[in-house]
Amino acid sequence: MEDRKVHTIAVISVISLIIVIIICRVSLKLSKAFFLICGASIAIILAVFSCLLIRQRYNNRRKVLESQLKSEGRELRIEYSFLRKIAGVPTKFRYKELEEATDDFQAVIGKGSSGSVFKGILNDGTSVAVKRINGEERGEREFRSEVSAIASVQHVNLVRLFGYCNSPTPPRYLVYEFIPNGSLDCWIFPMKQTTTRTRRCGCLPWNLRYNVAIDVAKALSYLHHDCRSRILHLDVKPENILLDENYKALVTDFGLSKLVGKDESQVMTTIRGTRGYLAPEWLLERGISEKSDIYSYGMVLLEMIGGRRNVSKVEDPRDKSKKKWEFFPKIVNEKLREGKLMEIVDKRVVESGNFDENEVKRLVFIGLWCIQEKPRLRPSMVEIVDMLEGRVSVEEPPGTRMILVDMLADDEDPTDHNNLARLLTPMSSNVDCTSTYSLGSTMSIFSGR
Ligand SMILES: Nc1ncnc2c1ncn2[C@@H]1O[C@H](COP(=O)(O)OP(=O)(O)OP(=O)(O)O)[C@@H](O)[C@H]1O
Repeated sequence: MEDRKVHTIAVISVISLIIVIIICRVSLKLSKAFFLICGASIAIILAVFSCLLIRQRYNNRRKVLESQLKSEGRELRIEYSFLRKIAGVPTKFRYKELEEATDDFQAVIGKGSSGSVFKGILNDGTSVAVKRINGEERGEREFRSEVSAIASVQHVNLVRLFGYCNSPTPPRYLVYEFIPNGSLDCWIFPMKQTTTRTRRCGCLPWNLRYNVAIDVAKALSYLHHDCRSRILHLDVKPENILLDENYKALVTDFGLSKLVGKDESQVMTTIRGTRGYLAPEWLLERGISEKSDIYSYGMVLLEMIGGRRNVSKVEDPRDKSKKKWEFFPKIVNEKLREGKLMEIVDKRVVESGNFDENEVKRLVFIGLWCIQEKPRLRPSMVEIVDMLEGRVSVEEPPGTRMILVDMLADDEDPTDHNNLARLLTPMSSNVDCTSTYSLGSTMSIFSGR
């Protein structure tokens, strides 16, 4: 385009020069003035030519530089995103990017107590799960430091956190890798007839349940023992264990996790987490440690074996109009003592016939060791991995009082806060605990599911 312009101007200039020379030749003959006009015209045309040539060169050069910069910029961006992926540095996403990735937050894949989770696809085609956190709980700086600490832990059985989107006011967003088979609860608990199926689910066969137990134990063992600072997850439950396309388990949701110095044996923190998985020492405000995660893990093991929730409300056989709490670990304990352990295995697994009685027994033993009321009796995650993989034998666990049963024995409505306070107070005296409960701090035990 530019070339053609220069060409046209040159042609026009030469033609005008010829016309001027002809006119001058006719009117001025070969006088001095004729030669002067000819000279001036040639000089003007040469000047115009030179200007055009210089401009054209300058434009061409600029274009080359621009395209070079563009491709270098693109390469740098690709390089940067590649480096970020290997280094595990969390990306700060713009809200607009997340809005586009999730198609304006259309596809909800799950809901938790702190917000909803949406499926999305990033510009480079990566599938992500975007968690929208509504609460005011954490300040911006705390949120950032937590995100960077979590993003730096890497293990094959931990869900990767790609990044976050932060603003001074909620909601804030966490961007995780998308795990296609959803959470474990959908694969071990039978779905209610009334529940609309928006997520993939089914009955997980025994061998995969056993593998899940190993995967989760390895993830927690890494967090407890192999990170720079010890990380307590503090919300281990089936909803926070995701299954990939090969049913490999990945632990997620570090929203409640706590970083603990290697030399700290116990930490005090406000009660968070989910009913049914909280260790007694947490409920009793005696300080928590990695053994609190082990308690929750044991609870998950028992739920995987039984295919049912540990804490559930069932019809009272004495009065069918009433409902009463049932604590599955207590039933497991009784069946073990009666020598009828296979009766507690998920009926669907039993019907399939594909399960190993020795593995069931081992898993039950480990589960019951994990939920011992005294934290020091619970095994460490390293020991659990060894037991699961058969390197260490597991002894029969001692009976445990299961003080949680005391809490659940009453026919209480867990959403009734007055009843809740009453429910907790006698338990404190039961277990000879001097600490008192503040209703505010115990509320979250009963939030969640
Ligand atoms: N990375 C992910 N890939 C696929 N599905 C996910 C992912 N993260 C979460 N989900 C789905 O979203 C659901 C809700 O997750 P979320 O972490 O918000 O809540 P929760 O763990 O169930 O509850 P809470 O936050 O109260 O502990 C999960 O149970 C799971 O089914």
